[in-house]
Amino acid sequence: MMNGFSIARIRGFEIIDSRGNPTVRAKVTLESGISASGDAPAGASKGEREAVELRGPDGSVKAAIDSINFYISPTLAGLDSRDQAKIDRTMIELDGTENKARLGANATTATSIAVAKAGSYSMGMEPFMYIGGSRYHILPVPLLNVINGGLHAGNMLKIQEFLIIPVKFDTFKDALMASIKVYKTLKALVTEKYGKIYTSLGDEGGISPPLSVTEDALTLLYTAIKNADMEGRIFMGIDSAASNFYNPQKGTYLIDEGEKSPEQMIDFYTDIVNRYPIIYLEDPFDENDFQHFSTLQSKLKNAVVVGDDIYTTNVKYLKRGIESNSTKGVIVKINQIGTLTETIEFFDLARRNSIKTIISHRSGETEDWFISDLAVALNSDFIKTGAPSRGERTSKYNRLLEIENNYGIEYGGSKLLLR
Ligand SMILES: C=C(OP(=O)(O)O)C(=O)O
Ligand SMILES: [Mg+2]
Repeated sequence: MMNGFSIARIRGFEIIDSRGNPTVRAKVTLESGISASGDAPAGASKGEREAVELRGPDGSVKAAIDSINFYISPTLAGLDSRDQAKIDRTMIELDGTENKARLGANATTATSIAVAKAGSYSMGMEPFMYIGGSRYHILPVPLLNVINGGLHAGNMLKIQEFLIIPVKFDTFKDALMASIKVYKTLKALVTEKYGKIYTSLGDEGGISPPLSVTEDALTLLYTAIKNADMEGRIFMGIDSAASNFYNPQKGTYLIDEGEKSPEQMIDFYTDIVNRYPIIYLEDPFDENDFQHFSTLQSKLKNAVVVGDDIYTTNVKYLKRGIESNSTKGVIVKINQIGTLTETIEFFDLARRNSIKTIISHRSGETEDWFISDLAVALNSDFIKTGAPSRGERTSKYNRLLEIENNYGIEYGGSKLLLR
C-alpha cells in the first residue's frame, strides 16, 4: 500500500570524489516529499573479490547513473523506504550477479545509503538511532591514517597506512583532539628533520614523506606520539595492503628495498610489534593467504590482525576466515559488497564470533558522513576514516563530534581491551 513512506523516485547523478574522479550520488524522494542522498566512495587498493563498480574506460560512471535512473528507480518505486532489507534484496535480485556487475556496486551502494537516510528522516530520527534502535550506543575508536604510503601516496613506502589509535580517553572529542596533537607534532618533526616539502599529503590526508623504509616511518610516528606526551594513551597500527607488494610468481613480498618470504614477514611483524606500541595490523599478507594471517594472529597475543582485502565485506570469505582463525578483526566497507543489508550481515557474523569490527571509508571519498552513523548504530569497535585534515575525512569526524555533543554517548576507548 502506497503511503508517505513509499519511494516516489530515485535519481542518480555524477559528482566527484576526493581524487577528482567521477562518482555516484543517489537521491531518494519519498511520497511525503522527504528526500535524502547517498554517495558511493571508491577504493584504490581494492580487493580482487570486491563487488565491482560500473565505470567506463575514461573513468565515467554514466552506466551506474543509468542503472539508478532506468532500472533501480522504477523497480523500487512504491516500496516502503523503511523496509531496507526488502529494498536491498530487490536490488540484489535485479542485479542477479555474484558481484553487482550488472547494476554496479557504485549504483547500489549510493542507493542503499540514500534509502536508509530517507527512511530515518521519514521517522524523524537520526540515522544512527534508526539503524541501531534504542539499544545502548557507543562511539567508535578512530584509526587515523597520519602517514600515507603504498597506492595512496607518491612516495616509496610499501606499507599503505601508518595509523594512530587513541584508546585511553574518556570522550571521543578528547581522543580526536589528542590525535590532532600527534598529527601536528608529526608534521613539525618532519619539517624540522627533512624540510616542509616532506609534509605534502597523501590521498587520505596523512603526510606522505618521500621515505622508502618502513622503520623510518615507524620511528617518526612513535617519536611524534612521545613528543606529544601521548605514550600509553595513543597506540600505533598499520595497514600493509600487502597484496600490492606481493609477487605471486615468487611468493615473496617486495618491501624495504628487498624481498621477504612469508616467514620473514612474520618475523618482521613480530619484531615491530615488540619494539613499537603496535596493536593493529591490517592485511599483513596477500589477500589469498588465509594461512599466514592465522599464523601471525596466533603469535601476536596483544595485537589484532585485521582482514580487509581478504574478506571484502563478504560473509562467504569471512566464514572461511573464521574456520581458519585467520584474524581477530575485520574491515567493513559498504561498497565492497554493495548494500547496507549485506554489510550488516557481515558485521553481525563478525560480532557473533567476537571479532573486532572496523567500519571504514575508502581512499576516494566524498563528504557523506553516513559511515559515522553506521559505526555508532552498530556499536562498532573502531572507525577508520583517515587523517583529521581534509573535508571528506573531517565530515566523518565532525559527525561523530555532533553525535557525542547532542546525545552524550559513551566513548568506546576505555572498554577496548587490546593490550
Ligand atoms: C581504505 C583503504 O584503501 P582503498 O579504499 O584504496 O581500498 C584500505 O585499504 O583500507
Ligand atoms: Mg585496507
